[in-house]
Amino acid sequence: MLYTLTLNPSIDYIMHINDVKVGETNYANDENMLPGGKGVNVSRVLNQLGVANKALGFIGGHTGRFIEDWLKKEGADHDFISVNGDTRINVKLKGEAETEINGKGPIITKADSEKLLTRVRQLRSTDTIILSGSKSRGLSETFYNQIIDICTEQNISFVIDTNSKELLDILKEKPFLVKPNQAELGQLFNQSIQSKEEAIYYGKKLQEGGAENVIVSLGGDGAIFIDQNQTYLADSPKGKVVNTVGSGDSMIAGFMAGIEKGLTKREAFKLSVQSGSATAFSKDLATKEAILALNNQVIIERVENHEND
Ligand SMILES: Nc1ncnc2c1ncn2[C@@H]1O[C@H](COP(=O)(O)OP(=O)(O)O)[C@@H](O)[C@H]1O
Ligand SMILES: O=P(O)(O)OC[C@H]1O[C@](O)(COP(=O)(O)O)[C@@H](O)[C@@H]1O
Repeated sequence: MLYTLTLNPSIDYIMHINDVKVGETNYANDENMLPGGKGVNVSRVLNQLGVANKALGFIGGHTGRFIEDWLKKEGADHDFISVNGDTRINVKLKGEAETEINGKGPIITKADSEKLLTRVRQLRSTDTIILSGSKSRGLSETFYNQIIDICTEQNISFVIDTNSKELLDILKEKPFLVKPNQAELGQLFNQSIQSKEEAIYYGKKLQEGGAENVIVSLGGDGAIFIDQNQTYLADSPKGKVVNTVGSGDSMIAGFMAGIEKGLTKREAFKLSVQSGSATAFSKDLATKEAILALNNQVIIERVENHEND
């Protein structure tokens, strides 16, 4: 069974606006409110793809109820820990450029963080947990490490999507998948990554450091997949970009759905790119139909075979 963990979920308040003028009153052309937070997004797309999963994390207040109600309406399973304080609202301004203002979210007490660790201890060695997004206030800096220690002790497979440098240290615990985007990969190595060759070079360092599978997403320029044996490259399908919020999360869902369904890694990577781009072309996260509609538009090219490295 797959689990997702979102320590700091959000309502994503998406406002479409032509031009934001700082210091003035601005009016949106259109707006919508969606459940958000990286693991919540992964869960919703897994659900679209028909893969059983449960969303874990901390949720609070009327904003938290909005997320729970939405997931319930979609039939997405969840088991959040209720906390005091309101789940955050993240404002996404979609204009010529995309500007995001993410909230801080509630402060998590020691008692609630212990409850979550207890919940993770209940997972079994056949389970995989997808750890995504920033940590809430109140949690220790090493909270992900504490969860990963439980995973290691209990032989639970984990995926981690965090843009913090702790990722480099976590690699030795052998995550099943990591998925930095181009900028995040650069930040990990204090580099500005300018080409696919550079992205492959640094992506390989994550694989060599211990990650079983690495996807480096390159926005509209596609994505790279690296494991011990192969490096694959995919271009992004072309389409009208509506809202890229959650594209990266959708990629993780697509890859993990492919693995759960017994696809090859090449096919799972293809489903991952389809899922990311289908979300970029949608107002909300991608539906199954939108993902499958891109089936003929993603070509996977093998750029390296390192079986004999
Ligand atoms: N402009 C775009 N056109 C087509 N697909 C896109 C576009 N932007 C993002 N995507 C899809 O979403 C994936 C993830 O996007 P990216 O911006 O790299 O990740 P993140 O959302 O984590 O920052 C890309 O690999 C691609 O499949
Ligand atoms: O936990 P963080 O890093 O603040 O990110 C939260 C934000 O990331 C998202 O999950 C989107 O992530 P991606 O666009 O990287 O897929 C939003 O739903 C949410 O507002």
